[in-house]
Amino acid sequence: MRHRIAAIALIGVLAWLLPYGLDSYAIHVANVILIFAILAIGLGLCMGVGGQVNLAQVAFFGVGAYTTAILTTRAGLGFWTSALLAIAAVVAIGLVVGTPALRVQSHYLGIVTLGLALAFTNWVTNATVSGGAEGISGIPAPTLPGIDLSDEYLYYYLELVVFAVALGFGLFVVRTGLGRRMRAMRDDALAASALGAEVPMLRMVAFVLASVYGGLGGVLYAGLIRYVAPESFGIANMFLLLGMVIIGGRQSLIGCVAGAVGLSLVRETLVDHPTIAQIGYGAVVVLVVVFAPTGLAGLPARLRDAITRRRGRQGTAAQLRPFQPYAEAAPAGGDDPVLRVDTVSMQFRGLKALDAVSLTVAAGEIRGVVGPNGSGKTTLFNVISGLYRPTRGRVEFRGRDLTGRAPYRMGRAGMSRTFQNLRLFGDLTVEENLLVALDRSGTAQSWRYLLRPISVLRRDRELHRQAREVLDRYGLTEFAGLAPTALPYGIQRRVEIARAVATSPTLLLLDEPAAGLNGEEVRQLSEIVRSIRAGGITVIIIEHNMGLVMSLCERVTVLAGGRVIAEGTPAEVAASPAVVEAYLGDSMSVDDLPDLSQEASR
Ligand SMILES: Nc1ncnc2c1ncn2[C@@H]1O[C@H](COP(=O)(O)OP(=O)(O)OP(=O)(O)O)[C@@H](O)[C@H]1O
Repeated sequence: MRHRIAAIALIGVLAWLLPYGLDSYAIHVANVILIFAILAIGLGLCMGVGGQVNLAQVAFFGVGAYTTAILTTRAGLGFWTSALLAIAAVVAIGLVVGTPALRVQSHYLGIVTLGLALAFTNWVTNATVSGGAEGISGIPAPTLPGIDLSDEYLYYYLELVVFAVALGFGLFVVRTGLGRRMRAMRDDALAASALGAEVPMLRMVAFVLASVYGGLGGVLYAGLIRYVAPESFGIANMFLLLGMVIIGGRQSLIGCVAGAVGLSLVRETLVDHPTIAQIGYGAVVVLVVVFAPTGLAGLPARLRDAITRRRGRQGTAAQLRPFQPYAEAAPAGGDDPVLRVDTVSMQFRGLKALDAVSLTVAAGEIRGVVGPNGSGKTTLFNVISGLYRPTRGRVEFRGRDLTGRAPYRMGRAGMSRTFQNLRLFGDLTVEENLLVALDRSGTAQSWRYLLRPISVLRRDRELHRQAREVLDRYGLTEFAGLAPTALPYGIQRRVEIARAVATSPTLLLLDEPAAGLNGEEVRQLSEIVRSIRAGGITVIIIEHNMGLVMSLCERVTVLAGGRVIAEGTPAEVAASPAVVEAYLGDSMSVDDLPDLSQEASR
């Protein structure tokens, strides 16, 4: 920490002293670089941190610059008033550009945002108010009492302060709850949503952040150059900006800044050879995407990961500790059923995956859901947790009809789940995976980042304390700082359960939690699930491991061909002719049958 503060102080002093060593042309270049660095941070937040492809950053830049130009020259407003209105305008545009992200993602989103950026350049080239192709000149220099900001040396200090605040704020977002949820969304939107992260809102936040940084860059640009024209906000600059972020490292804001500085300097060097420069940027971007997808800033982390993985293969020093049981608590939800699934059907084109399935789960129960492969068990979980809207029927959770609500709403209502094929956030550490689950603050509370940063920091410290408790309880403390994907499968399964329980749910859905576990791990799993229930959480568990189901569950629901064919105690279900027949029809599971009756009679 002390080293870090010393390094930041040193960089600050060097940046402050920089103008003393620069001639008037070089200081102009430095001023332009700072603007590009601010734009790159915004793009990094949206694309790198939030995973939202945004090819409209240059349009945000343009809206900021043009609004300032129009308001100062045409409406006669002061520079700072115009600047504030420009930021407001660009946030409004950010919300518009972000709206398609609610429906489309990845390259489709790229095409839509690029289309909107092109529409912007088209408009400014043709509109009278924006001065057409000639643009707008005569923008007044901003004024500050006693400081002549038309002097580029002094303007540098204005930009430096704005840049430092912008970078500091960006890092603050990335390293606390909001940024963690954005990174989780980038990694796996579905898993983030199941943990209660409001994905649609987070996508909008990503675009609003990008637009604010774009707007700031635009305002500073208008004040620096005092002339705006369409070509500054065109496609060539968008790709330059994209190159900066990709080469520097889109997931690291410092990387984005380094990319902006590096590529701007290269551009200056190659200013007389624009064609070579364009081909060069393209080639470098392709090379980086192929060989170092996390950019230059990501290289140290990749190296560290590779070493950890290697050590993991040879056996890391980190050890799994025993699980510490929860204190007993009355089941949340009272006497009423926690979950009521009422005649739910789910049709996929010609296939009826669920056919009028009904089940009621009482508070404090551990319910087993079994059935041959393809009988609809996971589909049932997907319907209950809001991933699918059922074709027919109702899902009532704690007395409220929540049929077809978005997964994050289910998550926030008190439902949590694990996935058959593990969906841990691979780019987050084990501790960060837990922190995403522990953080129940709504995205609508993001204004706190601006107005109450100290309370955000305090809350984050409290979340870290809770995360350490969860790590300790699940015996995972020594894995806290590791990437979950580097861990043995059994430990990953335990992390996923710890993460699901960290949301403090009323109902926990476990989808084949014993898959891939060895005998001892299954025994530990059984102990953990029992303790979770004793701690007051109702559990529904899908399992193929009949031993586990029979020993753990009070009641079992059996599905076959999307229908409930039996329900009752393990002994009743095992004795049901319909169940025997269903399992005989499933060649994979015939061997389970002797097991089934033996386990049930224990
Ligand atoms: N999104 C989807 N689109 C089309 N068909 C689907 C979809 N999801 C599931 N299905 C189909 O629905 C049926 C039930 O699948 P589901 O995954 O729910 O079964 P399961 O009982 O969980 O099986 P397993 O034990 O193998 O995990 C299968 O035939 C499957 O192919």
